[in-house]
Amino acid sequence: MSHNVENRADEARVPLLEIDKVTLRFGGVVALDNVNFTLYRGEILGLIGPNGAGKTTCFNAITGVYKPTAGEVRFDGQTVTGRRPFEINNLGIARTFQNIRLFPEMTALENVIVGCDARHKTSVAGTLFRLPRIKPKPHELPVVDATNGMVRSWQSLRLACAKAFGISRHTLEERAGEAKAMELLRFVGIADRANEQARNLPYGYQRRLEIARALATEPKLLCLDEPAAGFNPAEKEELNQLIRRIRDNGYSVLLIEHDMRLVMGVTDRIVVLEFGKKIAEGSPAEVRENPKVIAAYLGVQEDAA
Ligand SMILES: Nc1ncnc2c1ncn2[C@@H]1O[C@H](COP(=O)(O)OP(=O)(O)OP(=O)(O)O)[C@@H](O)[C@H]1O
Repeated sequence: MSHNVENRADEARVPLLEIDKVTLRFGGVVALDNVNFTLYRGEILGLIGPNGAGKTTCFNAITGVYKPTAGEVRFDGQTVTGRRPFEINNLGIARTFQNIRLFPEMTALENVIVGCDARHKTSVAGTLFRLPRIKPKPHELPVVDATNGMVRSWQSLRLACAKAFGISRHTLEERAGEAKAMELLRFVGIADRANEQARNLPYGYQRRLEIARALATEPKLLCLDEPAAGFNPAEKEELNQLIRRIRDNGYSVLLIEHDMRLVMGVTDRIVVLEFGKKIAEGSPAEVRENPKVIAAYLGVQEDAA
């Protein structure tokens, strides 16, 4: 029994993201100053600090938006410093933004399908010519379910063609992408408005849609930048549950969030930045009691911190 517990503790300590002596300067501003921390696989790690502490800059250094002036970012054992954002996304890091960035004219489902498309393997030529064709598995065959005679005949013809000539890999990927996107909308709790344009969705739905789209790229690490901004207490509680479910489904999470109640309630560990420097790291209870952290937030209301 104790052996198992030890094993689990060891597993929990496999590094996934390593921020190694990272410094990032903007002219005279040192946004990150020799910052070190590690996120372990399966962990929900909070990144907090007063306004301007360097949290978003840290996300940008991790996701390839900015290249650190010095130091290294490693992900899953590989150096990612200097790689471009899409390469880093391909390695398994996805993010959401402080200011929601959806495709407003597309439906919720289409926004997530875009994320799924990033994982498609078909080449442009393959897409245009619908080649190569693959013998479909029984569950991939077109359904014949119409009662209208004309439509039923058309469905039967499609089924016969799929059986005789196969289905293009592109079509199969499209269908799988749509099914996966729908599943993700269900997972974040907004499937009831899958076919509405993103810009018409309520704010809370848009925030959750961003999370679904990020998950569609099949990341190992999900970076959430202030996901609870503008949420009421009930929505924050739902978000807390969602972040836990995301972790329970095998993802690791890096969370920037100003709402202390949410951060303290959902994270396993917290890293605290102030003026670009790491001033504390530990469990929520440790961080809450840390005099440096208390001083950093002194005089600043929790919600506005
Ligand atoms: N592109 C940039 N050019 C110049 N300075 C920048 C740039 N981006 C960030 N900074 C500066 O770097 C510092 C850290 O900013 P950053 O946005 O990372 O802080 P933050 O902790 O995310 O703050 P907030 O909680 O307000 O979002 C600030 O002094 C900011 O003005």
